[in-house]
Amino acid sequence: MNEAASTLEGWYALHDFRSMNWTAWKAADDEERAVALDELQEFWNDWKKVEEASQGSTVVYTVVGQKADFVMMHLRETLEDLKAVENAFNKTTFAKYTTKAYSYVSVVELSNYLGKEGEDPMQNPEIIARLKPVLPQRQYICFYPMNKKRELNDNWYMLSMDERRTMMRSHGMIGRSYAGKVKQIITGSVGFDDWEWGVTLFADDALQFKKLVYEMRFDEVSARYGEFGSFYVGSLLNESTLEEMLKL
Ligand code: VOV
Repeated sequence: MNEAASTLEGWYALHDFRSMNWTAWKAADDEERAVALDELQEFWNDWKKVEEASQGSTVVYTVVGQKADFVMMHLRETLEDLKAVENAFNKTTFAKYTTKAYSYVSVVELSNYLGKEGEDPMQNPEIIARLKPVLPQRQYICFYPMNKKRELNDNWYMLSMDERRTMMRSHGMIGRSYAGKVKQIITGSVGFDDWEWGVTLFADDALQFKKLVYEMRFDEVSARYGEFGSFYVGSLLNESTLEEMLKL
């Protein structure tokens, strides 16, 4: 039997994609819109408090194209905390001007493919920071879910640990050449959602997503074993850029 990679898990993740119901937003009067925005502001402040208390992290980005209008990415300590933040948003006045577009549930994951022998990873502050990260406020986000293939000739799960480690090393080397340009957060979703991993990338230059993902397509682990879902790309929203987006 082949050996499963051991994994470390950190915060749970919810990518909550919403579309604007522009017809309803435009039909609301100024006061209704102001109430909705005030509540949203309060909600945003609550997220900041969670981050300050190191109990999670949240970022909000637009989504370009018709798949959604914006995404809230939440990291929290438990699935219950994620559900609570999702419910809290749904109860806001602002939520009634939005529709649900897509969601993805996963947990921040690190595998031991490239870990150091004999080291207890949970004693390493760098590892802890990667498992419970403050989400970066880079200008752009790219999210997509993916699987590793389980086909007769190309079955990732039938490979030996050594074969997988060799390929992951090559993957890591490509990734590292984007250090400073692209920050990745890999979340595992086996048993949680429809794909095996969520890939969330952050960059200040959106073209770096294209370059990185393209380069990885030639690397064996992606070329042979990668299967990909829909891609979502957009730019950072803060309270003022969100207001700008909603201004009529
Ligand atoms: C910014 C770039 C970047 C960097 C530095 C990087 C490095 C690394 C390392 C060192 C490791 C292994 C240890 C760990 O940390 O878990 C991984 C792990 C993983 N990766 Fe990665 N990856 C990147 C980027 C990166 C991208 C763009 C993708 C999507 C692939 C593509 O073709 O579109 C990806 C996927 C993954 C996945 C699904 C896993 C888990 C695989 C598993 O079987 O467990 N990843 N990744």
